Amino acid sequence: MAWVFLCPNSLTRYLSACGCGKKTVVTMSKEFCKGLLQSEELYKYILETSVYPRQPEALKELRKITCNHPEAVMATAPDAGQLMGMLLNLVNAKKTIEVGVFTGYSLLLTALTIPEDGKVIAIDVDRGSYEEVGLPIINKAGVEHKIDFRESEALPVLDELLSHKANEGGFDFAFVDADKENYWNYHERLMRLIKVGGIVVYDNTLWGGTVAKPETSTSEWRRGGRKAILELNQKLSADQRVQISHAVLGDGITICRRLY
Ligand SMILES: C[S@@+](CC[C@H](N)C(=O)[O-])C[C@H]1O[C@@H](n2cnc3c(N)ncnc32)[C@H](O)[C@@H]1O
Repeated sequence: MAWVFLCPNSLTRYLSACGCGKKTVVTMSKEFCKGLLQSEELYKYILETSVYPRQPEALKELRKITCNHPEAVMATAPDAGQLMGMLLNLVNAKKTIEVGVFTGYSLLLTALTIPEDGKVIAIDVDRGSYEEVGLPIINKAGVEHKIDFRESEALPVLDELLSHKANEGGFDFAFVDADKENYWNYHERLMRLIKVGGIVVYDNTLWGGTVAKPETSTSEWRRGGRKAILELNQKLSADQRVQISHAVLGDGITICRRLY
């Protein structure tokens, strides 16, 4: 989940539909209007100078339609998506995993980036937004054949994949953008599914900047996610299996490269 500058309609409302199942409408604080940067203008500058001009048409269309969705703010931020595309290319990703699809911004980006015979296993507990919003655009872009969508809780799907020995180290890349409380559980499984040298990216690892603020100054509805992200960040920092980079893009992403 990340605030996306493109959606002025969503400016005054922020939905905590971050994957926990609760959908609480709250007033969005100013910090979300500019990502995590110093100013709104600076974020706008980055998007308009470096991101939008290079964004594929299909992604632009999906972003535009997603803006009308009441939970539009959940879509992966375009600047974070741009880096994700580069990482996919850098590891020549062919087989990938996506945890948390929503309307499919990061999924479409992945499907557009991997080769014709590539495959992304995309997992979401609810296929509604994907089917209604994302799928028609994905079909139009001609990349649906690369997507293996699984409507399910993510943990059982990852465990099922791990029940086949051939899947161990069988994936090049994973993107995790779902229920924060399970990120570490996903990490433990992905450390077996992703090959050595492969990459796992976690979204929302700065959690609206609340990770560096006292709990008391964090809105109640964000506290559970904050706690989970704080724990995750500590564990990733100590995890010798991965090289990490904590990047200030979107709502914060942590890039992990499996070392052994
Ligand atoms: C922040 S959105 C994903 C946004 C997406 N990456 C994009 O670019 O549009 C989180 C998604 O995770 C899904 N989700 C939440 N908990 C989940 C779980 N335990 N297993 C699988 N999917 C889950 C939600 O249904 C929601 O669609």
